[in-house]
Amino acid sequence: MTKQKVVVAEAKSGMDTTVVVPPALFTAEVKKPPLMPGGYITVSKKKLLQNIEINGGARINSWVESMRASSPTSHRKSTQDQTTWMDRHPSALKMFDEITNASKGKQIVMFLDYDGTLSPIVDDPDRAYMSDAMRATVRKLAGCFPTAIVSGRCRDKVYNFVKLAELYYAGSHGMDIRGPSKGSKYKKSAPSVLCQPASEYLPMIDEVYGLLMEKTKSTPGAKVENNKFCVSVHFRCVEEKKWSELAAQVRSVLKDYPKLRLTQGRKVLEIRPTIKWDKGKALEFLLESLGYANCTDVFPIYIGDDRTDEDAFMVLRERGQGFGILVSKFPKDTSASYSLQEPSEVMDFLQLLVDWKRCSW
Ligand SMILES: O=P(O)(O)OC[C@H]1O[C@H](O[C@H]2O[C@H](CO)[C@@H](O)[C@H](O)[C@H]2O)[C@H](O)[C@@H](O)[C@@H]1O
Repeated sequence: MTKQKVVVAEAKSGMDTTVVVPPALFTAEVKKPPLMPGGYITVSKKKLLQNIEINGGARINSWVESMRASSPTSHRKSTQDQTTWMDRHPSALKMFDEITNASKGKQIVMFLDYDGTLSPIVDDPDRAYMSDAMRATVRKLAGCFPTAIVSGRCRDKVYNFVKLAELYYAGSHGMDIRGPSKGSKYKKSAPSVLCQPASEYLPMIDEVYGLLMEKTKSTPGAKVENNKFCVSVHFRCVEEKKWSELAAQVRSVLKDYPKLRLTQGRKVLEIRPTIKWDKGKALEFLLESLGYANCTDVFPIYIGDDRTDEDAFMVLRERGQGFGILVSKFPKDTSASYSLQEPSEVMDFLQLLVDWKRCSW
């Protein structure tokens, strides 16, 4: 297989690192978009590991290495690293005035990831509830700005957690987009499916879901979730010594499906179509649907905690509009400009936005 040399910026040291990657791994184009306030570009080797090669040369070891990279112990950094990272990605709460000043005269559009952003991460994906207080805050937010939930989960499932009909929902990592089903200031017509770019993959995803359920049932703690246009294989509750076994099981299924690719989130392997569609594309699609495709006076804010949210952060940098906020307690490579530590801080930030908007009416 032909190898390709890519020079990427190393976030921690500021030095350039040369990484040799097979083209199959390198599905994301590495670009350096303009700098945003408070941020800097941090595309690294880890970004490249986001897409894990299914066929060809990648060994199970590299899968497990990537699985470990999403484990909290690997985020432990020195206080110095933490301080440097916070200088580069300051708290969106502390920088609230700077953020709202930058948005003056522009239409804010809100994009919110679900797991780890609106709801705390828990062991059981079926019990990842958001609090009533968070729901009330998001409801008020949607009364002030067009608001979309962008999730890796199946759209119906994320809707059942959020339960707010006035929002846009982009499920399956943006591959299933639907407008508000009830009175939103921004959309009054009947609900409609706006975009399902991977519909032809439905039978294949169902088939792979069944095979993965069967194959992984011998691994204690593994959980397979059907997210309609993609499948999640959770390893949060799998003992680390069993991770390579699980990786081998997943690979043994996926090797027969060249039209599917594997990405990774927080203790989860995500299987999805190879189409060039992700949360970044969903963000662009939604801006277009809202009539802001070529506007200079739009200010999108995307809040997310996961590697899959990086596609959306990157789109904002490339557009030079709005900014991304990464939800994380630990320094992580990111294209987001600002940070928030956890969902409770997300709620505080959203409430500040609501109060600010109401004061300016
Ligand atoms: O894009 P998101 O809304 O963040 O969805 C990404 C995945 O989220 C869920 O898994 C994550 O949250 C679970 C509940 O807290 C946690 O147990 C798991 O370890 C996390 O990866 C969801 O279950 C997945 O299907 C989504 O792909």
